[in-house]
Amino acid sequence: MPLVRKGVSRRRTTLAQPQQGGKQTRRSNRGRKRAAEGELGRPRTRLAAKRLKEENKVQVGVVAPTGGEDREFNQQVISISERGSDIERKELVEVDKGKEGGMGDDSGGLSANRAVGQEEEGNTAPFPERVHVGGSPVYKVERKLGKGGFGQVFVGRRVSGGNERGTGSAAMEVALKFEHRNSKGCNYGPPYEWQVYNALGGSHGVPKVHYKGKQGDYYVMV
Ligand SMILES: Nc1ncnc2c1ncn2[C@@H]1O[C@H](COP(=O)(O)OP(=O)(O)OP(=O)(O)O)[C@@H](O)[C@H]1O
Repeated sequence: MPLVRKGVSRRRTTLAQPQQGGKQTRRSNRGRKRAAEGELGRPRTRLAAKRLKEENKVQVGVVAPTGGEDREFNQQVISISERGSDIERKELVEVDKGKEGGMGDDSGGLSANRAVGQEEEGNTAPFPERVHVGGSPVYKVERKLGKGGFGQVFVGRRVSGGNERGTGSAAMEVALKFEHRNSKGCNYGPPYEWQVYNALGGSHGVPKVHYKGKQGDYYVMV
């Protein structure tokens, strides 16, 4: 009899062991998962994500946008509250519409990020279709390359003479910079930039000015 009991007891032990082992493995897996979540700083399961969301202390949300579409800046109220405390503050922030939307135009130049109002004020004069300044060849004014704080730059294509291999002042394609005579850069006559290009033009990274002069309402650099 005692032997039989021993046997039964031994068998029970043998059957119970894998079950217990299985549970332990599952528990330790869960533990490992939690540890990994902590290390990586991001939830690995939906439940963990939910738990993390509940545990989040600070919530930031846009409450209501104000301000018209045609304004230079959009105002937004940002609500910042702390869970577990009564602290809640609302901050009025101004979002620069230009920065929000990326480039101010499709020029690709960084100066195009500037607000349009900063550009040559009061300038409504149309750009000439052809340019001929300071003894230059005649150039046809083509697509716009970009705009800066004072002027706008277009591609100029030589109308007559020259060939595709021409470089420098003989180039078939040039950049034409127009600056309106009423521009704030022309308060005292031709743009001050002209003097700068005279001194630095052609150095590494600085365009060389081949011709310059006034045509109609514009100071033009080729
Ligand atoms: N020689 C050039 N070749 C090609 N693109 C040009 C040339 N010069 C100017 N551009 C383009 O036109 C844009 C306006 O040039 P612009 O010289 O008017 O202004 P800026 O130098 O960018 O700024 P700022 O108004 O402060 O001088 C430039 O950002 C660039 O995209």
